[in-house]
Amino acid sequence: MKSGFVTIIGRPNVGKSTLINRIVGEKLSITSNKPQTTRNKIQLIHTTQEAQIIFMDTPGIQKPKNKLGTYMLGVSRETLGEVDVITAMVDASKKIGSMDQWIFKELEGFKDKTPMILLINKIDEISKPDTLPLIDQYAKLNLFEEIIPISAINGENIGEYLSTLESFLSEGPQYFPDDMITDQPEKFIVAEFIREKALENLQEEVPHGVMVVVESMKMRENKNLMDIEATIFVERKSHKGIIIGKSGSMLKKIGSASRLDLERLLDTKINLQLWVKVSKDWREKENQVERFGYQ
Ligand SMILES: Nc1nc2c(ncn2[C@@H]2O[C@H](COP(=O)(O)OP(=O)(O)OP(=O)(O)O)[C@@H](O)[C@H]2O)c(=O)[nH]1
Repeated sequence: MKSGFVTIIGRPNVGKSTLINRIVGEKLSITSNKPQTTRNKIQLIHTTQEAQIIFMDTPGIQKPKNKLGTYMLGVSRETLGEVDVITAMVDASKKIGSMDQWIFKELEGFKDKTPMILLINKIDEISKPDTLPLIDQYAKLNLFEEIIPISAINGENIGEYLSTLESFLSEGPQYFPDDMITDQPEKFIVAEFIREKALENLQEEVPHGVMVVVESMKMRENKNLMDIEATIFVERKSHKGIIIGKSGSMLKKIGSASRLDLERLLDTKINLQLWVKVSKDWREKENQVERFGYQ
């Protein structure tokens, strides 16, 4: 059997989570149309008869703006140094941007050390004849062993991507059992689901300072019912009001949307209790960053 670690990097919104979801066939990584929703080193495990591919998340390759940003960049660089294959992703419908340039510069350091694949995503948004010139353009960078145009949303060429990945992996142990698709603790995944619902419902009102911590998950004895308690942390007092909404309407909305998703994920009825707390400027505080589990 072949096995190895892989990471996918690309600017926010390029489609990394969509691809991971597509590969795993299950909604574990979260997607949203707002940038920077991926902050943890989530592992997704893809096992076939021939290979086991473990996907590591790079939380934020970008110029850091605060302590959390610096921390995330550190984690990402560390991940890049650990993996067997690096996958970079760009958006076919967008020009090469400064973020892409920044990523390519980061990747220069791994040239001739780690094989690199470039995925040109969202080819469903451009016309067929435009694909080849695009590939040529990226080939000129001289960074990538393979360049594959894909559509993460409709699955185009994802099989080809997986077999290319496999071809770069060496014989190795099967690290995880066949049916295991993530090593993240359940609580973390549940928290990510709730955060996704919060971001979906809040529009632009509350920027990215929303964090969810799951305090407890308990199955009731002899009943197909689980009690989950979670706290939504926000950075400002005013944000707390927005999340709670008029007579609690927003919190209710977030709660019931989360509950439905979680019931499907955990295959049980759920009683979800949500609290909202202000943790001022948590992104700026190193100890808070640790407390929220970024390590
Ligand atoms: N048309 C099209 N849209 C796509 C494709 N893949 C992803 N998208 C959309 O692009 C947006 C961003 O996708 P995500 O998968 O959340 O992007 P991401 O790179 O994980 O973003 P972050 O988590 O913010 O880093 C979503 O609205 C997706 O539906 C694709 O192949 N075609």
